[in-house]
Amino acid sequence: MEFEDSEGANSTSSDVRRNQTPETPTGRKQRKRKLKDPSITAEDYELWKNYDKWEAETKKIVEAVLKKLEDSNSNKPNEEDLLLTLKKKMQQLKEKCLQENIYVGVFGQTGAGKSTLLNAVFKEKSLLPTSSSGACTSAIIKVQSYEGRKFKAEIEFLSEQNWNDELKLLVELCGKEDSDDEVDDEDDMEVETAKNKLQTVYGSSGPEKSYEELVKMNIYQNIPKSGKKILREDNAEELSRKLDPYIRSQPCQTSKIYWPIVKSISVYIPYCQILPEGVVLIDFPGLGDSNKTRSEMWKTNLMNCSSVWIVSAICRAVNEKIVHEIFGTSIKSATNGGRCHDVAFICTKTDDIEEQEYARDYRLTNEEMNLTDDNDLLEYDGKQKQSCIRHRNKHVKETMKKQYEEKWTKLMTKGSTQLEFSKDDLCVYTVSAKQYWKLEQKEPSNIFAETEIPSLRKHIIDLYMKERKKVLNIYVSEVWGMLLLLISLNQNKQNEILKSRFNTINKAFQMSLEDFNEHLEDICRSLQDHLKHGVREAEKKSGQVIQQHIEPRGGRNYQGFHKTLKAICRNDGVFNSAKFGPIDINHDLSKPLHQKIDHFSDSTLQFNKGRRHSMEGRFNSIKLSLTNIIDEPLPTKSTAENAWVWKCRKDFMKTEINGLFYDLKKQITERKQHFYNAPSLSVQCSMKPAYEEATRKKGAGVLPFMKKILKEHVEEKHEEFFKDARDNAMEQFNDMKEKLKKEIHGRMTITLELGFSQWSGHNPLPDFQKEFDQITLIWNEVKDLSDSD
Ligand SMILES: Nc1nc2c(ncn2[C@@H]2O[C@H](COP(=O)(O)OP(=O)(O)OP(=O)(O)O)[C@@H](O)[C@H]2O)c(=O)[nH]1
Repeated sequence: MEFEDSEGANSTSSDVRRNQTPETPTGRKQRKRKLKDPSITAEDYELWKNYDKWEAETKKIVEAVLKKLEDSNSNKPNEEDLLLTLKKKMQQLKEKCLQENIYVGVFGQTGAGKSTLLNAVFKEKSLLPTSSSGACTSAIIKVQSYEGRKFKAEIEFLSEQNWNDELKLLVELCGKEDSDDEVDDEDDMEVETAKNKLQTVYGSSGPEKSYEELVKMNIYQNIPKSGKKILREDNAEELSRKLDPYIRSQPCQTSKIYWPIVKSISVYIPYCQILPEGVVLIDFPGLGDSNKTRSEMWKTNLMNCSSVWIVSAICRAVNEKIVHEIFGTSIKSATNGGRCHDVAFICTKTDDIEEQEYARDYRLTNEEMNLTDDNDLLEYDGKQKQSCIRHRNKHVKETMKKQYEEKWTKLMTKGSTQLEFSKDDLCVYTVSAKQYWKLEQKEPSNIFAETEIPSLRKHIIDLYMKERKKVLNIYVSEVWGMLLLLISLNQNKQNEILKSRFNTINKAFQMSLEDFNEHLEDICRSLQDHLKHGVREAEKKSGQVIQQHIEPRGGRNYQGFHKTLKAICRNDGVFNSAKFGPIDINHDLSKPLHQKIDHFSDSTLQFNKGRRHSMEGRFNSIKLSLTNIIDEPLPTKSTAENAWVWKCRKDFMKTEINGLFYDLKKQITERKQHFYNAPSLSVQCSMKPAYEEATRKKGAGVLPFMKKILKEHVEEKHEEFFKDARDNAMEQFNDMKEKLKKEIHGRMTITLELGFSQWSGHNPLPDFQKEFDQITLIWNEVKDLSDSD
């Protein structure tokens, strides 16, 4: 196998933020967006343009203010310190990233139509390779628009070490040495997948070679040193053709194929008139994968998804097991520190229908199908098909909505889970990519009635607009608050209000801090209690859990099981099996701890419900008590000028407090993941010696040996390793707690310092009136939008 030269040595990661897209040279005027998609309403489009405009103008104001501050000097120590703090604040505002990527995860069984769907959503018929022949997407593919000129793909390869680790597993799966049973490898999906990978990378004789022989073939000699390859093409078809060997697992392809050693692929669409830059759709492979890195990527990428799309062909959607499984996983991700806020069920291939059969099954009369004897035969057939499609779309939509709403309610009433999204955030869409492309050319105005591809775009746009509005509101308010402070600084000499209010507000600030710290300590103790119970339960259940994993699945005598177990051990307890789906011994052993963390988190770390004891409730009450103190009426004797200065300071402090709590929420969401993952990572670490020992076992009768090793390890060590798991989770939580304390203390201290600062006036401060007037105009517009919600 040979590889083409790479030009990726200096390439940026696929997760690059929009502000830093490599093909957007700094200083170059950004191309104007020309959105032509009718699924975006004129109001949305207008709003979107305004968001861009307000964001750019606010950043410009920040830069101008920073420049003025940098040009100012003072040799008086108190002025110098204040100037430094002001510059630091403005610098932070300048650097603040306002458009973090929004990820939409697209899941579904192989062949469900995910790639075809993404092509239709992006209105690029031939972008992602699709297949009718059973070949499937093997790596995670991220698709997004960007401001470059060409269609681009960044292909990231697995590291050589990572591939060699997987290679050992693949060789073992194909090997004969452990085959003391009569299993026919042809029937074993695990072995089939392994053989396919080895043949793809090392040729047809690959599966017969030893690990050492395969390593000697040194396939990495031709892989770019950067581990990345970039493709750039003028059109989507050409890019797709070149991408194909990196994406698809197609057993009898003749050209060079690279997919087994590809870690992930990012595809960039230029001049995209459909979706905004920064919205990333992720096509998750539909098949199991034995590669550890790719499995981990699967998990982390899912955690980052704001929206999850579960795709299945309409004829199977209602009963498909995988749809239920992915729904369960998305909910788990949403609660376990993930960001998922809505789930959409997408039923594809709605055009694929046997209309006569369908009409018979559902006893549809001609009247119901709007058919008359006058219709000629052709029109009759077409109308019948269309009526049946519409009938099925409606029926499946209603059934699925009901089914998943019930599932959702069950989860809620069981009290085991509190979700960040509500029942209304579960949507069902019925789509036909085939129909979409047909109508797109001939009758674009009919697209809306026949397929919900445009509604899916609207779904994304809504998500995007909601996020931008939130971020922009906080940002503009913070800049406005800073300018209020700056224009009031020159006029506060001898301001008796500042002097008199400082003590009261400082006291309130300090009390809030103490309250919050106490609350954090309380919830820390509560987590400790929860985990204590979790450890006890985990200890009790550990024997049963390991037994379930080491016995052939479902009690059936599955003869090839020793290979699956070997694969699980070689992957440290985690294996995405082609036959059984995802297996995670570590998570299952530590499940009681995870459940306790869930329970704890439901009552303390949720943000969508302002219950008094939740984090949101706490934040709201601190904000309210501080705002009330800040807003307390002034003594009547204050001069108009002093009252004006005080009003500026009050608004400054309030915007700062708002911004602080917004950032804290974001930080908690990000850090939550670490302590959520801690128990299973810790158990994995404790189980590692057993996995390694089991992996080393070879030869006849290997299965009983492996089982014995795993079972005995759990029996002997379970007390120790669940306590370690508890300690690790606590350590992660304490780390989050200390960082939160530090952040809230640091930022509130600066807010107070600035809110009551005095410019002694030895040197003049620059005039910021122009910038203040500019930001006030923007703030009024942004504020109006939020107020109208
Ligand atoms: N009739 C019809 N066929 C479709 C539609 N969408 C997809 N298909 C076909 O379904 C097959 C599989 O589609 P893909 O998009 O490759 O499926 P996938 O889910 O990406 O599959 P993996 O790559 O294996 O994960 C292809 O033959 C598509 O042409 C549709 O709306 N109507």
